[in-house]
Amino acid sequence: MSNMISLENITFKYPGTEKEVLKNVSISIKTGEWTAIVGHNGSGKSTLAKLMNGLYFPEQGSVTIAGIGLNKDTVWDTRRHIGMVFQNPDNQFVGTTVQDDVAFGLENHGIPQDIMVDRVQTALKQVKMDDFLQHEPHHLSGGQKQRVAMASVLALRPDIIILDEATSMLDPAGRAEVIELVRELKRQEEMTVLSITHDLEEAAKADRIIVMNQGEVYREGTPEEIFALGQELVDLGLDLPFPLKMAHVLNERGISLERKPLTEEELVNELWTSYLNK
Ligand SMILES: Nc1ncnc2c1ncn2[C@@H]1O[C@H](COP(=O)(O)OP(=O)(O)OP(=O)(O)O)[C@@H](O)[C@H]1O
Repeated sequence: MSNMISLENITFKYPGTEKEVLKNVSISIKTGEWTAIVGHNGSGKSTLAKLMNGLYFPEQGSVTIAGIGLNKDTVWDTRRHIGMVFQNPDNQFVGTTVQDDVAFGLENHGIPQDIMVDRVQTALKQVKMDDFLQHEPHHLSGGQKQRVAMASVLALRPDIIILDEATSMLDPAGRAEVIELVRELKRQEEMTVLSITHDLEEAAKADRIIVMNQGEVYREGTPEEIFALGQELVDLGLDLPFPLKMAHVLNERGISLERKPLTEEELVNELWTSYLNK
């Protein structure tokens, strides 16, 4: 698999400041992979997304998106490969109906009317919001709003979706909706997904996790490898997924599970097979 995103030896300070907010960071993200970047507040996660999207350029190191070296001359080319979904769904709407909203980005890209209609419908079908074409975005639930925001991004057919804390304002049901959608999109479309998140339960669903700490890559690995760090993650200011915390409490009370569960489903299975079923 080739790399869709590659950051090499990035060191970065915001203009006019002295603090190095990223220190010699190298990250490679493979085509079709779902990577979660986690880390405490201020560890540099959103800054990484801003550098990938060419909002800032690093003074040292290089960023390559879909094989294109990112610089001031190529920024519009590289941006065509990336769709961004942000934290607050309400800040992302421009249209008065769901349909208009998804069409807006396409209009901006000069997509002809007949292709546009088809793309809007396909994208809303992908996120299972095709029954809401004429609805006003502001009257939707949080999870539905984020799904429409994702349809607006998908309609532009990017290779990469970056979710920057996209589930953090949602209730558990909305969060689950969005995560399930990401999983489905990845499966059907071979999309490369990068989710920047505080939520380790969301990160547990990714193929790979990168842990950032104070502007540096602290560790990267599969969810199993990362969660095996246990207390180290807590010391970095991260909150372990509920099923792991539950397993820990059960262990203290003499109920030890054979495998560490990362999802509620795994926790239930683990309890069933390694304890209740004995
Ligand atoms: N526009 C800016 N100008 C100056 N410093 C900034 C700016 N944006 C962020 N920073 C600083 O850069 C560092 C990294 O911030 P960043 O937003 O990338 O962290 P983060 O891990 O995404 O945090 P959070 O989870 O709170 O969003 C922090 O020290 C922050 O104060």
